[in-house]
Amino acid sequence: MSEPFTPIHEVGEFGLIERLQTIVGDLADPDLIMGIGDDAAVYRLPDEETVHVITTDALIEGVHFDRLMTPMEHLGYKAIAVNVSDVVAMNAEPRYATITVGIPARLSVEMMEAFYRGVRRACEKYRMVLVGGDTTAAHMLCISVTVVGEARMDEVLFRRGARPGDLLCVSGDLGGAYAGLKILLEQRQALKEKGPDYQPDLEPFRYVIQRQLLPEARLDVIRDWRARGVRPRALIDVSDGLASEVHHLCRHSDCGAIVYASTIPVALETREVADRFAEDVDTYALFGGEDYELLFALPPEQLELLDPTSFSVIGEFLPADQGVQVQTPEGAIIPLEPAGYQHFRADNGTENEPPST
Ligand SMILES: Nc1ncnc2c1ncn2[C@@H]1O[C@H](COP(=O)(O)OP(=O)(O)OP(=O)(O)O)[C@@H](O)[C@H]1O
Ligand SMILES: Cc1ncc(C[n+]2csc(CCOP(=O)(O)O)c2C)c(N)n1
Ligand SMILES: [Mg+2]
Repeated sequence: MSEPFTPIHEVGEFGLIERLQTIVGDLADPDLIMGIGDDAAVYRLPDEETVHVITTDALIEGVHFDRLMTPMEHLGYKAIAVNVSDVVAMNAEPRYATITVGIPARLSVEMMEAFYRGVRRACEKYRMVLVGGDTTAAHMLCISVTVVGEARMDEVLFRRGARPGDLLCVSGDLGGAYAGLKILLEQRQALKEKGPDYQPDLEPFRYVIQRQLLPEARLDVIRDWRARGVRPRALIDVSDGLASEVHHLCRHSDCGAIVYASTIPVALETREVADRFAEDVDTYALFGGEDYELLFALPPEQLELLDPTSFSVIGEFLPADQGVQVQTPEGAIIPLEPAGYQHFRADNGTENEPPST
């Protein structure tokens, strides 16, 4: 009998993680509060009042970025920011980072120095320290960052905890990073077709390109909550796309939810890109990913504590039997697919087009 061979696209990223988790998931530790399953793991310190959170996230050439379109300094900044975002998604402050780089031969010392200038800028911005890493040769540029953060035991927030009646809220605006990616891919194609003398005018797309290449972790948002005494009941960051993250919150909280598509905050610049490609901007906002905004469950009585310009109410949590729904701008209520960016696809395509609403 030959060994079973299940292609990874058959189970997908989350299915694979579940299969692997069953092999190691029963390794127990009395100080562990959250293991595999949230934006970061959480463990108790001996003082019993403080917890540490720890998270790791990779950026791989050809999967997370295109070297042609990505300045090295931006890449260094993004590698730190996306990890800080997972720490922030536990309502914790980032403290220390390590970084592993797998470097192909065609990169120079100067390119890696530029990358590290970006790393440094992000560490300064988020007030954290780079304390180590590892360096190896690789066939493609591979970056993996680990960040340790800190929170008070009674302040840490999880994907679980939302209750029916809580408001579904999001910081900032959505769909911009996907719009930026669309423009960058379009310009890469134009460069290929028209040759190296082609001079693209990217000025009108500055905002969306920045959303893609230089995302910020919303540390400012959780600090503002602390200053105002706001305490959401559940929290996640938007890395794979709004729809996918709403499903995570609902599954972990044993809730359903409804998202009102017309209330999802979208920047004018993002709308203009969707128009340029004759595509539906709600699709960008629901399924685009990489916006690194915070999605949270807010008890309605806390609404008045927040600055109304700093977030949007985009839906409501419901009892679990209602499932996860979206009300389209035309008013129809339909199931919201948990679609978002998919790492493993049967067709092995490099483009990851979201479904249409
Ligand atoms: N190969 C793996 N082995 C063990 N745990 C894993 C592995 N891959 C992911 N996980 C864990 O699974 C959970 C979900 O991971 P996922 O990457 O979806 O979350 P995330 O870090 O918030 O997302 P993103 O990578 O988009 O930032 C996390 O707790 C993560 O640590
Ligand atoms: C060249 C190129 N192709 C595709 C994308 C889009 N993309 C890659 S990973 C990801 C989700 C988050 O990943 P993870 O869950 O691993 O953190 C998204 C939306 C990109 N940015 N660049
Ligand atoms: Mg996350």
